Amino acid sequence: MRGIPSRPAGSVEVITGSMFSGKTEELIRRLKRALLARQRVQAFKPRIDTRYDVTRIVSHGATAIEAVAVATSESLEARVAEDTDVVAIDEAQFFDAGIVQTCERLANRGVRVIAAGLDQDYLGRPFAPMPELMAIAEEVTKVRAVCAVCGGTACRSQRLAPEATTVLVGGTESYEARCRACFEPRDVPRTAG
Ligand SMILES: Nc1ncnc2c1ncn2[C@@H]1O[C@H](COP(=O)(O)OP(=O)(O)O)[C@@H](O)[C@H]1O
Ligand SMILES: Cc1cn([C@H]2C[C@H](O)[C@@H](COP(=O)(O)O)O2)c(=O)[nH]c1=O
Ligand SMILES: [Zn+2]
Repeated sequence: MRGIPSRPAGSVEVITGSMFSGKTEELIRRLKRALLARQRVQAFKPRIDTRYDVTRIVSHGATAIEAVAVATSESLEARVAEDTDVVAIDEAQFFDAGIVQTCERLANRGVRVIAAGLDQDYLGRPFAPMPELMAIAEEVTKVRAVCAVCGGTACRSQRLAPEATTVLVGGTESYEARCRACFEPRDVPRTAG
């Protein structure tokens, strides 16, 4: 028979939804509570996302927490200290596929992993590696924004910029939150007139 584990079990929590839905704010809220509980926390973000700050995770509402920018899941995992209790990952959709196994390994060794990221891209397609992360997570929280067109509950990210690449880092100049009915999945925005 197996004995009682000496360390609490780790877990994976995913916070997901469209842009502006409060994913980063929720991530920061959970981290602040962990810090209040005197847990050892490490926060990471992908190096690609330097929109607001290089060394902090910053929400659209300007709340922020210290973070390390890393280029790959391998580099993230290598930086997690032996005694870390909580690992936070923002913009998880920008990481390589290895982030899923990284989260698994960290959780298996007792770490509470909290990953926030987009569930869908600008065309409404699942944004890898988020579907796999959601599949292995103990807990998935979907958060919602306010539709910029009708004021309803938004679940999609409408791209306003003409670029047709999946990755296009940006904020309100390039995207707005929209509900299913107001969302228009298209690569090139309609011209006026
Ligand atoms: N359409 C919108 N719906 C909801 N919040 C919005 C919207 N546009 C701007 N915001 C702001 O964005 C904040 C959420 O930012 P953030 O946590 O960074 O979201 P996410 O990480 O999901 O993009 C809200 O508290 C609000 O201040
Ligand atoms: C829909 C979509 C978004 N992005 C980018 C735009 C932003 O830089 C991030 C999302 O940030 P947020 O904290 O969730 O607001 O992702 C992208 O590259 N491709 C897309 O299809
Ligand atoms: Zn709408």
